[in-house]
Amino acid sequence: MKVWKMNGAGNAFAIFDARSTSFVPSTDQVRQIAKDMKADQIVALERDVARDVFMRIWNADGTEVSACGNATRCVGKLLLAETGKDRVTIQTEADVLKAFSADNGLITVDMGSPLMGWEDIPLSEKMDVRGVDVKIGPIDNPWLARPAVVSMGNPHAVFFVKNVDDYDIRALGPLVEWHPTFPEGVNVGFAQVIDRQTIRLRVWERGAGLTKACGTGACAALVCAARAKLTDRTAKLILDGGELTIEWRETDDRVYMTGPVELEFETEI
Ligand SMILES: N[C@@H](CCC[C@H](N)C(=O)O)C(=O)O
Repeated sequence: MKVWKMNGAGNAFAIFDARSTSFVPSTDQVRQIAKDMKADQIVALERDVARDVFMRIWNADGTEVSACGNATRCVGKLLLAETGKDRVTIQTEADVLKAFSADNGLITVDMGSPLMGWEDIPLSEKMDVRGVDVKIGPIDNPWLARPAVVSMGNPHAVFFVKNVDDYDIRALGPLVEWHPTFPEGVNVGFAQVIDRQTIRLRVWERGAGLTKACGTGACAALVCAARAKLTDRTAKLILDGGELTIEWRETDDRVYMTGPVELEFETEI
């Protein structure tokens, strides 16, 4: 079986080609692979009758998840090269995603439409998704009281803060990740709006911790920022591992993510 070690803007993946050999790792095996290969997520490519591939995703803690934006761009890069097509379709548990090449070797993925209903995220009860009540950290810090929430096929909470570097994300992230407001847990973004076209973002990922980049997290931050009229509908997201351009298109409500992808090495097991 072929295995690729790749990253998308620093978000690290071990991708297993399970199209002709079955790959059904146990939770412990996923954890071990993630540790050995220094991966934030493990991905299996499986055959799909209608799409170019079915993509199964596990977080480093062994939990299976339905969406991963940066891994979708990595898989897109592999399949575009392999098939010679202009665009490829990737089936995930959450949606059918399309990937295509952009300028300068970058890869774009159409991530579909954001879901805004409280049941879609999901939240434990009906709340205003523009600012849910979580109150972590010192109570007099208004920045940590009400994150905006959205689903990009997976749940995201985004705190808009004055300066991202003022926050200890390794300490705060876990407090929100399994807060009772989020029955399925949540990915936790800390976003600093620099100007209407630029956001600095760090993400504590559910099941993976602080990563160098989170694709769905970047989409979520842009959608929440544009929904609150803090930014335009297209912005550059500056993450620890690189930059992503996110466009939330007005015409079709879909979110397009463009950014770098790197093949670190490939091997066979
Ligand atoms: N790295 C990802 C997101 C992976 C899944 C996430 N941790 C979750 O539990 O939903 C991305 O690039 O989107």
